[in-house]
Amino acid sequence: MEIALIGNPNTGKTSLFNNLTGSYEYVGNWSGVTVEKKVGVFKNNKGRLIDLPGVYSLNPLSKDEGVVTSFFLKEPVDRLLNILDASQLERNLHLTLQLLEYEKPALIGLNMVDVATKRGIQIDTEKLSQILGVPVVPVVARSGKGCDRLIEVISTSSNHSKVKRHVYYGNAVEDAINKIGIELIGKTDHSPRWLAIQLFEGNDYVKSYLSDLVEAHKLETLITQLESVVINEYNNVKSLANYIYVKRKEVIEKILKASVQKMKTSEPLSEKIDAIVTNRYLGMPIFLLCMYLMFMLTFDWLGTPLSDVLDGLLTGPVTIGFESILNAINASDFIHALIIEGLIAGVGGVLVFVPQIFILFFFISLLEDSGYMARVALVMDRIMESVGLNGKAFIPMMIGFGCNVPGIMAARTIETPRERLMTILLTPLMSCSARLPVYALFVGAFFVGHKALVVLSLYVLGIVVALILAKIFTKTLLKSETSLFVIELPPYRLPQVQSLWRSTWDKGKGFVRKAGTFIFAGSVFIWLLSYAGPNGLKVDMDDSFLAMIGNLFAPLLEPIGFGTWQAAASLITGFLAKEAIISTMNIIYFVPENASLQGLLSDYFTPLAAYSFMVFILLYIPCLATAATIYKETGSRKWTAFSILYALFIAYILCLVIYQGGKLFGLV
Ligand SMILES: Nc1nc2c(ncn2[C@@H]2O[C@H](COP(=O)(O)OP(=O)(O)OP(=O)(O)O)[C@@H](O)[C@H]2O)c(=O)[nH]1
Ligand SMILES: [Mg+2]
Repeated sequence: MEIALIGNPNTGKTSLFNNLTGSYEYVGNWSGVTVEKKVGVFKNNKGRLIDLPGVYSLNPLSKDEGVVTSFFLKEPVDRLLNILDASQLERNLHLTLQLLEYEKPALIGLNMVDVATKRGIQIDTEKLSQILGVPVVPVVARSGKGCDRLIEVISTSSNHSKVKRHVYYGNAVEDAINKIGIELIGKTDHSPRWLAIQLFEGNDYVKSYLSDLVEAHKLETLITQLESVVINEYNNVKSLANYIYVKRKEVIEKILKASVQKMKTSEPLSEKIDAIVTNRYLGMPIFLLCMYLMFMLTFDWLGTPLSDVLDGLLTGPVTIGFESILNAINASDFIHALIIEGLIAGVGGVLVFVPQIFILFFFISLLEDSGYMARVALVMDRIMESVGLNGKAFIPMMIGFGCNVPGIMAARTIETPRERLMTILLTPLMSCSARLPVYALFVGAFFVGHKALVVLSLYVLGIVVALILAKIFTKTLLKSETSLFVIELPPYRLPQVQSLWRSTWDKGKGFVRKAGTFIFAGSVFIWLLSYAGPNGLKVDMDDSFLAMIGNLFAPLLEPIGFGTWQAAASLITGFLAKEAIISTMNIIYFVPENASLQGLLSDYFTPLAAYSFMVFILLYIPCLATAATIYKETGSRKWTAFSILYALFIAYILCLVIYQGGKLFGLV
């Protein structure tokens, strides 16, 4: 048994999917969280459940919506599970009617009944089920309420559809549907009625599907004639697609009248909050203040003290413990150095930042789940528009603060290819969590009194550079008009502790896992390079292979403030993963016991050079995983190479300005 979850964006499909399959896919309170198909197995092992991106209709506008239409056309599925947001039935039912026209067995999960009840909306599910001719099960996907019943209905209801026509589109359209039906006899497994109606709505995917089965000009003539008939007949109808929409709307109104009772209407608190946080003048300062608080918590109040505790454990008991084990088993010098100076320094040096990373992820999850993120997109819209993008492009960028990879994936929800490409190219400039350890180390060493402010300045710099580049790209490489900005403002939702923790953990575990695998292997390799040189093993580090490689690039970095082989070598490993920068530095600047890396850094960097170094790390190159994602999403080697090269160029120029300019102004 295979069941597909379909519904409008942000109606809780993925929440339900997670609940029914026990998986943990990305959930968030805005439209367009899920951007690709995900398959899971029901907890009772009775079949597979497929999660899809949310769509308002089967006529796709953007790439993630296209996933759903292709799915409908290409992949046979036994049954559809249509998820409706009970508090937004009127809008949700447009899709439901299209799904019922698809004439596959379907059932409805009426989600968010908790929200609906709170807003005084009462739905007679029996009645609704009776009218629509399919089972309707009320659920609360977030808490799992009603899920058992849903499973029960899924396994007991029949796998055969009872075709029930809900919308009668009028004689002219119905005739045309029949004509197409005759053409399609024996040629397709899909419902001809569904194909015809989708075609009339202007669905390009269906059009190209049909073009293999029916002569294109026949369809064209049919549509043109039909369109003129309906426009002539109804004077408030603008197009055939619009006519179909209107007809569905009439039916929906009837359905609602028979099955829904509404007590209250508006939701004043949400509007009051919006009036403040999206205010023309206050919106931006509020957003910056939120970020500032986040960094205060990460670097001053909570994160750093916790990291210090971890660091103490690592350089103290953990190292001592390993030392005594190594001594007890009479380990060779090589093994001893590999474990203490390579692995503990390299992997431990990254793990120390776990508390800070988790605090950051907690904040990002809060941003995502509360509904504030969509508001920030709205606040940014005015600026984004002036550089040829729109506010929606800011959502992938904000997700990029956690990790650039999902950020770039999130750009699939952007409708126009040009803006999507631009967002993909610019998202790597957002400071991801892997860059955070570098900041933590350097602000701790050089900017003790202003840690949060300095880090905030880096994040803002990333955004500003992205905006300036967007403007430049719009004027040169990617010319065209900005598209219309349409964004859903989701209702504010008080995030649940449990789901917040799960999404924080889900993001954070990647960091921990990477430390245990990639950074582990990397640390061994880097350490070997630092341990061996042309003259054999156990060389002075300045004569190691690592120093040789670093020295190749060091002169280039001299003008921007950090022309040492150590900095160069760290930057090279940073292309593999940004966390590797920290582990490399820990290995290179290995300091036994009491002395700290932070203290040592001041021998190699001035504060100005340190700032320049952080800016370089912020901008210089997308990491390997990000570059691979850019390639996957753009399908173009040229743009992938471009994304790497332009970033290097911009980083260098900007650091040159910062370092040389700073020196001119007498900064050190
Ligand atoms: N109050 C309430 N909130 C819910 C319920 N189900 C989901 N949510 C919240 O609704 C938001 C959207 O949930 P998702 O599961 O990501 O929705 P989706 O339909 O997969 O969204 P897209 O992937 O964007 O189409 C999240 O903030 C959930 O925590 C529910 O039954 N009640
Ligand atoms: Mg989803």
